[in-house]
Amino acid sequence: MAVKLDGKKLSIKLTNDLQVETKTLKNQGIIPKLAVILVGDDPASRVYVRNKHRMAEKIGIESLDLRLAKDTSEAELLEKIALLNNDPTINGILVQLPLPDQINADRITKTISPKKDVDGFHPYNLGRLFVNDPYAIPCTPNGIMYLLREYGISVDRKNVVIVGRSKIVGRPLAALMLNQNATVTVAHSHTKNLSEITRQADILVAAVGRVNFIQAQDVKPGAIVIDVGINRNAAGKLVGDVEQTEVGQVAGYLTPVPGGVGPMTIAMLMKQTIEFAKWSKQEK
Ligand SMILES: Nc1nc(=O)c2c([nH]1)NC[C@@H]1CN(c3ccc(C(=O)N[C@@H](CCC(=O)O)C(=O)O)cc3)C=[N+]21
Repeated sequence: MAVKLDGKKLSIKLTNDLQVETKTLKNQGIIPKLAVILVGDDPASRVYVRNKHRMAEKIGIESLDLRLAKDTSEAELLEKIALLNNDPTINGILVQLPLPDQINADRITKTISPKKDVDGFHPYNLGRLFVNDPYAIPCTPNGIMYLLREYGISVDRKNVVIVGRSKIVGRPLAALMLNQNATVTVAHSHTKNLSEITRQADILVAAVGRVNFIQAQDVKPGAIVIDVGINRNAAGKLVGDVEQTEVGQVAGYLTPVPGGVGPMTIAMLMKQTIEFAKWSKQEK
């Protein structure tokens, strides 16, 4: 049976540490503040945004809850972001994805100041990560690295296979792994003989968004398997990209869904907001 990589448990520990840190900062007159913008009323997004506000409150981060109608124009959203960029009390800005069709997400991402880009999605921040001089790091990849480190798993000299090449998970995770001396393969929908490749992985990361995409025959015995998927199955249950039951028999370590990568993502978001608050003071 695979050892569970318990993101839920680790995120609680981290959250407690962050809570202590915000108390110290408060004594120095620093109160970290995060602005979260939700456009529209997608039910899943509302749940995620609510969780972010709850976690912020628990830690002692102020959060600004900005809700915009689903027919908001791109110009209106850009204007909102400009105001937040120029507001010195705001340390972090997050625009919840996905956005409605009339809004170009790349243009929004590029408008958020890189110094307030808590998601780490701005091309400036992705570029700095790519050249191994990171500023803000995308939360999901950062959470995965944190989880591995905390379980004493080094990626140095490991064969890492990442399935998925998204801007927010696959690509930045590949950079983080490479920066720590892993040998990285990024596989995707055009990859030939995918199962042959995934079976070479010492560390296998599934970030494709498809239920049961990785099965036991795709996994080397003893491998470390990271399930980044957040899908609903036919019964409406939250499931990842990995067929957990059988893979759990083959793998050495496995992240559950829920309770694996998801809670680490939120914890990293909070950590980044606090760092931004500290950095903004240091520059003054
Ligand atoms: N600008 C932006 N930044 C994001 O970071 C971002 C986003 N947009 N859009 C949507 C995705 C998704 N995402 C999740 C974060 C935590 C959980 C999480 O905590 N999941 C829990 C379970 C939650 C549940 O039960 O639904 C878990 O896996 O245990 C899930 C999904 C952040 N995203």
